[in-house]
Amino acid sequence: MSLLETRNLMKSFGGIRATSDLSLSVEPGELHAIIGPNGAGKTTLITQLCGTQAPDAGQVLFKGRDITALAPHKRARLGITRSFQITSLIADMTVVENIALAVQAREGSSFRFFRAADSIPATRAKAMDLLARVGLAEKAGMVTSALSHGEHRHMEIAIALASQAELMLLDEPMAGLGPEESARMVELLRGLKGRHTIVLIEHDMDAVFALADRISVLVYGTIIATGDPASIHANKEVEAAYLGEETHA
Ligand SMILES: Nc1ncnc2c1ncn2[C@@H]1O[C@H](COP(=O)(O)OP(=O)(O)OP(=O)(O)O)[C@@H](O)[C@H]1O
Repeated sequence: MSLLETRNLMKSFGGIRATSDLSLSVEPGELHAIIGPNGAGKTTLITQLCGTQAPDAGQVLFKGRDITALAPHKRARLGITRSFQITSLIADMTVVENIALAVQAREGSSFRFFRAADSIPATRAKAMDLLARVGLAEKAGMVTSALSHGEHRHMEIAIALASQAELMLLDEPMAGLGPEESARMVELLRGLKGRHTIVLIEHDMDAVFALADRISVLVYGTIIATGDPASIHANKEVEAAYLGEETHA
């Protein structure tokens, strides 16, 4: 059974069809990239997967269960986490405090709210483990605002990992990163592959082709092709969709 499935999703804004009869399946453990020209409907799709926007028609299924009408926080509880478009970092807290808060949120220990999250040894230890996984252990004690944009993005991954999500929806993790920071993010995501199911929305084609098990190409709200990187690379319809965009760039 697919971990996530959409069936004939439809979403319009006025006269614009942002999602048009979109059917997609994401298999357990795969890194499935969604690519497409600007305005193709990638973000609109993600919002319907995480529940912040409701489709006009169609269904979203998670492990075979229809979650189309489920609120975002309930989807999060089922194991669906979205990262990046909405930042959840608190700038004047230390790096480890931010991650410890996410660990604490996952463990539902809100009764400890008035105690600093990282003062609880088990929580702090988990937060430190997560920081080590994203390569930020040495920055644990620094104030978050002192870190670079790329490091903030690594922190976002640590927060997504803290939620122990079964399905991570990553919305443009490379946006705004320089070449070196992008390369580090690619390595980090490569390390997560197989252990987590990931839906990756990304404009950086080098990153997409380096990481994806499968790629779905979205054009005018609908998927025109799904396949492994080699088959997408060789697909004439996909090339035509991107050539159109490059001429405008
Ligand atoms: N809230 C909204 N109101 C009106 N139109 C919208 C809204 N959200 C998206 N759209 C339109 O729907 C279409 C798809 O937008 P969406 O942001 O999902 O595309 P995208 O593939 O994520 O684009 P980009 O790559 O530029 O981020 C676009 O034409 C956009 O203008």
